[in-house]
Amino acid sequence: MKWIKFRIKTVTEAEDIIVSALYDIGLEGAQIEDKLPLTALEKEQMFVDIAPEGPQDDGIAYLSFFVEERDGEAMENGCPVLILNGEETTAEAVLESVKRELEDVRCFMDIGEGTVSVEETEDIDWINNWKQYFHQFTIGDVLIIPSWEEAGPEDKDKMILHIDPGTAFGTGMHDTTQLCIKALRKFITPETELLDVGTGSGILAILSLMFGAKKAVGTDLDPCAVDAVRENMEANGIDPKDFTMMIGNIITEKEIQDKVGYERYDIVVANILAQVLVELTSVIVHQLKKGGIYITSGIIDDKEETVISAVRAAGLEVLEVNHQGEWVSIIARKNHQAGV
Ligand SMILES: C[S@@+](CC[C@H](N)C(=O)[O-])C[C@H]1O[C@@H](n2cnc3c(N)ncnc32)[C@H](O)[C@@H]1O
Repeated sequence: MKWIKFRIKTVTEAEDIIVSALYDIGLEGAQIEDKLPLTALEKEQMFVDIAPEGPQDDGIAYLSFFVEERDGEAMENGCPVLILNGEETTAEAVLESVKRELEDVRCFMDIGEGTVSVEETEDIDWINNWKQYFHQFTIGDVLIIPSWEEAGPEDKDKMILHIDPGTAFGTGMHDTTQLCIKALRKFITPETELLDVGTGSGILAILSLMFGAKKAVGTDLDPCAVDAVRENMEANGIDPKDFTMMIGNIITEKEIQDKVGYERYDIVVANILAQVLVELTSVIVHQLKKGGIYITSGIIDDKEETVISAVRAAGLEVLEVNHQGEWVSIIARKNHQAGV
């Protein structure tokens, strides 16, 4: 399969508006190249504690969009025929539309050069290429299978989780997710009501329901998590009544805290970076029932003591500290006499 790459040279301030304008003509999934440093939110979502120093920002941005070519022999006047949104078009037609959109945007903001280059890319499936790195694997007695693979007859007795990583974090391959899965397997009972803070793909909440939990609530900052969770719930036959999803920041938004509810959860699991866990712990302690279990992960090893201190300061008792690779998971309990 071949692809035509449309690459626009612009300025960083115009990135979002151009991506949105081109979305309207069917160009989705921009590849963005710029020298802007990562924001705190991006670091959280990309799960990096310390980002490497990049080059100085020069304000220039390149936005690339890939459109699939129809079979090689389907040429029109020597030009490749493209498939955009399921319909045939040509590179010239797409280029004209892109230029028109850029000129519209230029009317009300600086878009820099706003030039577009068009090139045929290698014979690579840019949209699906990453899938070659994700294959089925097991964690304990759970077999995790991406949506484009099937279980073999030898797996028929295993618990199987079908997962499409899509745009949200959480394939199960990361050490931090695996630490959580092992802890959930140990603590979940048929009575468990679970809160999954930073649910991402929904993997932890979905697995918890498969392990026998009664109900799950997931929260995330990232709106992409909504579609990812819905698709993964469907793929695993999870009843929507059992898993409620909320978008928002439970640390700072009282409305989310109220919706999630107080002293309601037997288990709260949070696989988020250490600095977020430190802030989260004093909040989440109110959502936990007395006797409830708090499972944290996402802690890089040199932040272990920082999170343990935050957990103890919130009045929780540390039960276990587990390690995998350079990552740490701390499991704690809210004791029955806890005053929080
Ligand atoms: C490392 S991912 C974990 C995904 C999945 N739970 C897993 O274990 O694989 C962390 C997730 O936490 C979300 N997140 C970060 N800060 C948050 C906050 N304050 N409230 C809710 N979600 C948050 C991010 O958007 C991201 O989806």
